[in-house]
Amino acid sequence: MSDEDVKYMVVCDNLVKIYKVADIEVVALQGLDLVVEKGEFMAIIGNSGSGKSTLLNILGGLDRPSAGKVFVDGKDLLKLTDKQLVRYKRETVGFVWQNNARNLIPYLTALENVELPMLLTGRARRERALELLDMVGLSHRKKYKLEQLSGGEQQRVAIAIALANNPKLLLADEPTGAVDTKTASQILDVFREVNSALGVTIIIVTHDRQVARKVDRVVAIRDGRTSSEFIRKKSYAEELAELSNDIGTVGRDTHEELAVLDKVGRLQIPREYLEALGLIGKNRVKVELEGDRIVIMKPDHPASSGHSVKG
Ligand SMILES: Nc1ncnc2c1ncn2[C@@H]1O[C@H](COP(=O)(O)OP(=O)(O)OP(=O)(O)O)[C@@H](O)[C@H]1O
Repeated sequence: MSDEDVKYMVVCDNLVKIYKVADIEVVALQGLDLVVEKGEFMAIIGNSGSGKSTLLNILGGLDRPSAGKVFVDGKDLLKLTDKQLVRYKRETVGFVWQNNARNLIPYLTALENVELPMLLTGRARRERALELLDMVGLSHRKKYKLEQLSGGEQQRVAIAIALANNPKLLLADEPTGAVDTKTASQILDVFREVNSALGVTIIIVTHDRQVARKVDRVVAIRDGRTSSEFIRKKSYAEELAELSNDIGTVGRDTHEELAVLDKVGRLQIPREYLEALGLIGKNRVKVELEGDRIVIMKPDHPASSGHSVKG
């Protein structure tokens, strides 16, 4: 274990997950690298099938990787025994799912649902459960059951439940997938609030690029690898001063897009750029160093004046 593995909340290095179905192998993650700082509030985006849920399941200890390295809060997930993994799931991570039937037990009240995970660890329950419901703005709904709560309220309760055991890492799978834009915005505000109040690291997985504006960093996954990152240019507080309540889309105005360069110097060039230069389907490009730029051109380009990537 290196210092880096302990310093960060998440370190994935060349992570590979292969599913075997009958005789066919599906490579869901193919050498994914990811580092998440402690206390970060970030999102992972990618199209359907890009490997988002696979990554989330591995980080949550629900699935084991096939190869590579994955550390969460200094724990080497490949080395945990089944018993240690059960403890890891109970104490280190919390989950918020898109499907609320997976988050909440229908015949219990909101308060009882939040108390339930604490039963297992035997901690003082009532007071903390009330505190958490208050934090997500739902004290007034503590006696309501699942069917009496709106979709947005159910998600808030789900956040409180996920926080019940004081996890270091909160994982959310499409938490705004089933609600309208305004409710989605409010749910993301709750995540931000718990991130700053409790310092819990939050990773939201989504295919919704609209989520991006509310988080500080977005990592895009393509074909089981990280492809690019969007990093907030201004602080969220500065932006709030300028923004309406609309969550908008991730854009060049709020986030800077960076392509990911892996350890051996490989770069994933955004598909739009490849399309613009007619490079889709080509397996070679011309690469030249031009002052402080690396210029990428069609193989048959006559001059060194193609589209460029800052070096
Ligand atoms: N249990 C499994 N058995 C076989 N193949 C699987 C399994 N789970 C995922 N896959 C495959 O792995 C790849 C990545 O799937 P994954 O669910 O991680 O993608 P995703 O980005 O979360 O997609 P979505 O947004 O649609 O949920 C897909 O090709 C998928 O078919």
